[in-house]
Amino acid sequence: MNSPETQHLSLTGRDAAVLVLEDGTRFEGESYGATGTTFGEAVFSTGMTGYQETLTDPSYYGQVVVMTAPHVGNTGVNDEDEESRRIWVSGYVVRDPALRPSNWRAQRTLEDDLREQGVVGICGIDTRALTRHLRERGAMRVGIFSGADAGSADPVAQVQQQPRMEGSELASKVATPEPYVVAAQGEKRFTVAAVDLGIKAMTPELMAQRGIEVHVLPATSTIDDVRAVNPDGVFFSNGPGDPATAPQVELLREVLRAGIPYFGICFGNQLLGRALGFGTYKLKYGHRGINQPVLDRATGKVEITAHNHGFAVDAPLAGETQAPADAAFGRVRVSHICLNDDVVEGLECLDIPAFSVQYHPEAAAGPHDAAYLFDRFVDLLQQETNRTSEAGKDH
Ligand SMILES: NC(=O)CC[C@H](N)C(=O)O
Repeated sequence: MNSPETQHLSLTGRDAAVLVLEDGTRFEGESYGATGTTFGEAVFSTGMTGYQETLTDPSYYGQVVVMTAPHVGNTGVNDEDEESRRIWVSGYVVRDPALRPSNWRAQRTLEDDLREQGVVGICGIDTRALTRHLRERGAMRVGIFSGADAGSADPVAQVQQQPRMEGSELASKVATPEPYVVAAQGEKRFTVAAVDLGIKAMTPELMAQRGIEVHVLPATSTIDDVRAVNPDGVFFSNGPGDPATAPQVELLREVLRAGIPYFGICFGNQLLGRALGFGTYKLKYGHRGINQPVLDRATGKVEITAHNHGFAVDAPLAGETQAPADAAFGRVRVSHICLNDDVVEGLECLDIPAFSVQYHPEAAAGPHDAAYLFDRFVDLLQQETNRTSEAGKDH
């Protein structure tokens, strides 16, 4: 129940809620989803559709997602569009929640899921003003306090006590504790060890559709665990947190030294960058949405792509570079860049079979312009298989 100080006049009968940023900025609104207190890094997503895929993407762990689309929840939620077994965002911020979903696939309302899973949100605030603030000042820590907590003492200090995204190791908190296998569809052509750093269901699905048997392995896997599945290739997934904290970089170096073909998405791109010896850095406010233009520098084609990243690889854009970490890794080039800000969106090794992208070819809510990258991975696996069987014949 609301205490008299937090009494909030609401036409919708919702409890009061307040959103407080670490710089002291406050937005007063109404409770959405679960009621209580939550903290995280405030980030904004510009996707007009695909909220269910966003909410269930483990890469959003530790983040409070502000939707720039003003009206959210219109199509409800269903059992098919989940990217993982639960909602991972720490908090959810929307301008105007749909009062009633209307879609033939809807099984529940979005708010029911948020409530059931204890996700604290806020609605009825000016999300455009909040987004502009984050764009000017950068992503920052935030708290949402609702219901009885709306009058919480010293909320700014509480927000400032929370850990920052920079320096946070979060992949181990979302990855599967046990390995599992996603069977190839149709004839099995290849086996891939996919290291789960926060994998989305659509990734093994798109590999399985191409005849790949996917062994999804925990984030703590060693090179022996990887070798145990006798893979034709290794994949590192997307995932939350700061890539500078990821211990899996060492595992990746061993994979690269062994010459096993590698494909990485998002976190998996940042870890390839780090394994090769480049740095990663935090973007001011990141890329999150489903309409980001990316240039494939080899073909000159522009793809409209889905993004969700707050960090990026710091690699030279011009020409080819010798991998700084190890001469054995050979030459690398930046294969893709974001046309909005020239951020590195893909890496390609020229002397070892490895490549990765910072964006999401598996994007379940679309667009699907980048799905060809899964075919490129299959081609790499095939080339490597041909090469080793040719080499075998020489002996
Ligand atoms: N989707 C991802 O894999 C995100 C990678 C990393 N956590 C980032 O924010 O940049």
